Amino acid sequence: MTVSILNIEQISLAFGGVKALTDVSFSVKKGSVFSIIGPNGAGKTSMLNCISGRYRPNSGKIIFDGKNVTDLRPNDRADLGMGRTFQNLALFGHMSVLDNIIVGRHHLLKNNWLTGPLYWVSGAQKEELAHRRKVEEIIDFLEISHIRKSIAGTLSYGLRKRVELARAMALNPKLILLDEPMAGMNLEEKEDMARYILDLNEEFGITVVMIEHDMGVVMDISHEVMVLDFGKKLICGLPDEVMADPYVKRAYLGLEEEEEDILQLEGVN
Ligand SMILES: Nc1ncnc2c1ncn2[C@@H]1O[C@H](COP(=O)(O)OP(=O)(O)OP(=O)(O)O)[C@@H](O)[C@H]1O
Repeated sequence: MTVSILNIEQISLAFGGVKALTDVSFSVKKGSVFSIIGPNGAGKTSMLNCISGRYRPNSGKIIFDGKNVTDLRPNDRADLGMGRTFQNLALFGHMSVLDNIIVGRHHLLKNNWLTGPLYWVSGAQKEELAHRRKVEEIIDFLEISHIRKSIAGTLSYGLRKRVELARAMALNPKLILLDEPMAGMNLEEKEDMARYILDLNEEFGITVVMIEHDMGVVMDISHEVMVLDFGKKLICGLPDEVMADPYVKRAYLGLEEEEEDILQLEGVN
């Protein structure tokens, strides 16, 4: 039996009169890559924000790893193993790549400015070493060793996105929420990012919930895909099933128009 790591139960969210989400339910299997697609304004980011705790839904429940997290703050959800990246980059531009990743581990540190001095003599050095090792593992995994000392704000967009992923991974998440991880990337950067997402899923066992507009990537790397439309769940299933849906074909692939064009051309000939 496959276990769900995330259960979304009848989530609704409105901003004033705008219904961003209406009665959306789905579940995400542990260890899977789950993508959310849909046109602009369909409610994808709102859904991700409800999951991460940034938005509080008007109704519905969010169960993460068996716990009801609906009323928990984002930090508490992070403590339970929920990591995320943002649609717009949210790195500290003036800090080095290494420091940006270390910030991601901050919530895992036992010693802080208050307990730090006392703790230092005993366990802190060991803890520090363990953290450094984990950070190095992530740096190696994402192949960003050559830029570890670079100031994040000076890097190319593709590399900054990769550093953001590194920071989210530093949290040791069970689940990672990725908001358009390939937006603004060229083909090569997209291919790299797709490989990293697959590898972090397969090698680290991290479950991925991702919003992405690039249908090629979505269909290539997702185990399941959900389509949102005007804040409602339209369809959720295996990539092939979703691809076969007439709405998806029309909205994303333009297949029917293409077929019509071919028919018209044949008519002309
Ligand atoms: N903070 C907010 N305040 C007011 N309205 C919002 C807010 N966030 C989202 N909305 C509205 O909720 C609806 C869903 O928006 P959302 O950003 O979730 O869609 P989306 O599918 O992520 O779109 P996109 O692909 O353009 O990012 C839209 O009508 C949007 O204008």
